[in-house]
Amino acid sequence: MDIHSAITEIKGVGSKTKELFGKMGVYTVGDILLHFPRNYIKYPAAEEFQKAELNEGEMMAVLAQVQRTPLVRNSGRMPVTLLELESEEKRLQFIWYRMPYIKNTLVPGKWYVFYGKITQKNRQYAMEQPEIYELEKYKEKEQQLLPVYSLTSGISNNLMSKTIMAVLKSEILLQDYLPAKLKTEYNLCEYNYALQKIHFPDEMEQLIEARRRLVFDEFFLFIMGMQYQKERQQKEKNNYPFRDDGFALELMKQLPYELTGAQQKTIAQIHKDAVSPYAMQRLIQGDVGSGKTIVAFLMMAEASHSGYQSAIMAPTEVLAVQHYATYTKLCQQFGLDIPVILLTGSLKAKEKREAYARILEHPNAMIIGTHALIQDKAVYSNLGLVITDEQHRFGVKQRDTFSNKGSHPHILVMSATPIPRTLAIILYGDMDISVIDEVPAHRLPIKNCVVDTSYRPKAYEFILKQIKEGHQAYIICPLVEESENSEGENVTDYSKMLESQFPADVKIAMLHGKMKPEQKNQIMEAFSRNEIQILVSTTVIEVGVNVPNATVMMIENADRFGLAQLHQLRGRVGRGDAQSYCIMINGSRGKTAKKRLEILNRSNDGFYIASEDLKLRGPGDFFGIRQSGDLAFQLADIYQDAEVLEKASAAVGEILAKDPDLEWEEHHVLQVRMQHFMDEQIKKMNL
Ligand SMILES: Nc1ncnc2c1ncn2[C@@H]1O[C@H](COP(=O)(O)OP(=O)(O)OP(=O)(O)O)[C@@H](O)[C@H]1O
Repeated sequence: MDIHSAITEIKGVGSKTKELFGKMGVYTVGDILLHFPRNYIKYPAAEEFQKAELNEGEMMAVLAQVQRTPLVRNSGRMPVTLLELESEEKRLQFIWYRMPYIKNTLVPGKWYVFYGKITQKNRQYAMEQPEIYELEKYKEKEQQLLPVYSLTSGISNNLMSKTIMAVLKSEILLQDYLPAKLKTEYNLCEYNYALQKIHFPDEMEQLIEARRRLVFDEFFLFIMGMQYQKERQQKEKNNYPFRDDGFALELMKQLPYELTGAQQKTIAQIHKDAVSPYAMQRLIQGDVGSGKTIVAFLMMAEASHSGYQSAIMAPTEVLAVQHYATYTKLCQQFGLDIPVILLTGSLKAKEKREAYARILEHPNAMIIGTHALIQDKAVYSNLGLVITDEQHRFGVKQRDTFSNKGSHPHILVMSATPIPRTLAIILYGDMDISVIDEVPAHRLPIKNCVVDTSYRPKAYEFILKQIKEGHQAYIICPLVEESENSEGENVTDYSKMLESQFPADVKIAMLHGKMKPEQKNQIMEAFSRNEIQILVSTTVIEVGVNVPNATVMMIENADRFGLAQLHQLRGRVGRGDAQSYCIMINGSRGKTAKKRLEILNRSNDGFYIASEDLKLRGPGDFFGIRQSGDLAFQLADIYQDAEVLEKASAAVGEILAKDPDLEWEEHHVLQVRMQHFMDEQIKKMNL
């Protein structure tokens, strides 16, 4: 028997059990070894029945002397075995279904330990299907950590444990694929030892040690796989080489402002990718307002200049329309004769047909849209560059669908979610990463304050003053309309209420997700032309909206939003030259809410806020779909095990730096194991 053997080779596993294991994805001996417990229980110390206090719902081990032979009754066709214990003040009944042989197992006069859950049956304490032990045997178990597995109907925890125990006892040794030196350096136990102890630890320390090794392995293999694959993926031929004649540099000179050093560096990196022999796969991380749009525009202009189509997919209609307006204006400013095409879901049928036709017709067009860009009807000609905006809102699969619209086009992913580097490697390890970590120099940092609701009149006064100076304001409420289930301000009532607070010439409008796209766009356009001075909105404006003339962001019920989200909202102001302000209204009296908002109050730095948010909420919430869907680690948790993650990442770096193709003799097993791991990951992603 080895790890590839069918599960039926294990003693006691017949064809019926094999089928049941199959339901859990367990087919081979190796599979069952890697079916790790989901929890552990400790068998409690046995308590003598006379002295024991019985608590409903508790798992107990009751030590008692059996007085008489148990009774077997027939309930319908089912034999039910009953045994009763009695003391002066309590009674306990043991019940076994379909196990009439118990009657002969229990010898009157002997002591036994009965282990199970205390329940109430007919107003009397009972224990159903308790396990039975002789006292000495139970003593061996007492206080031991026992594995609890995920199961399927027909496979008991006991059967699962026994089967795994049988494999571990047969001593098939799995080859440890980590080089010995690395294990010493990172203080990791042996692989076989870890497998033994993750299933059957004698004590807590062993479990921790085993888990640490296996978590390390999960991270290590994942990162190594990503990096290894990346090396190969980059070798995908560049089918759309950009012209290398300094076109973007020329355009840059004509901009009314100078690009920041970080923007220039990023543009240079993208350009270098696009003229290299290989197709680009790059992630651009930039904090809110760091100027990602102009970078995207310049690269799309370069694509057109080189004779290719490019497309950018925005997460919302509002944003797509805004990009379309920006791009059209920029093309005019630069005197570029490039077709700019908008394709969104809300276009009328005729407009859509026209857009499809124009996309086919113009092999150098810039195409801007939403999810509509990846639908079957959108057929491109010569698509050389694909940009997805705000990656965390799209799944990896959509990105793939998009890039399959061309023949290995260059891929750029824009993200405004600043994340720590180790996490970026995990989430985007298959891409190169550029970071725009600088905001335009002349910009004044946003002034923040966290206040309670009594501050509102002052806030309105302040907003009016700003409006008189020619500026505009956003007010964010968490709800669209009054709701029975949820407390908090709503945009509908709030905007009505505001009208009584401001002079009639201050135009107030509302914006929320339940409005028709067309209506939303009209309001956003009016706001960007300063025909509306106060926009009362839900978080629909959170992503990417750019109206540099707005200088006040007031957030009602700020305590109800995540830090990363608040940072995004605040990023809607401070985008121009004027001083901007963020007023966070804390509707909660709780200490935690105050602590969280204080983080934003003292910092405008997205990276800092993101890492604090991560600490408070965990990465599951933070990354949304990407985290929950694609990276199914069995044991590892990227937040809890952040320290191991960092070590694993360092270890991968160390090995690949010396042996990038894993060709060394000592890395052979590792290479095989990693390949296997990646195949499994791909299978999981395609499920
Ligand atoms: N180097 C620069 N100097 C001055 N202004 C700039 C510079 N780069 C961009 N801007 C301006 O800054 C504003 C914000 O830029 P942009 O919309 O590209 O931000 P972003 O990175 O997409 O941010 P967000 O993620 O918040 O949408 C825009 O009005 C843009 O014209």
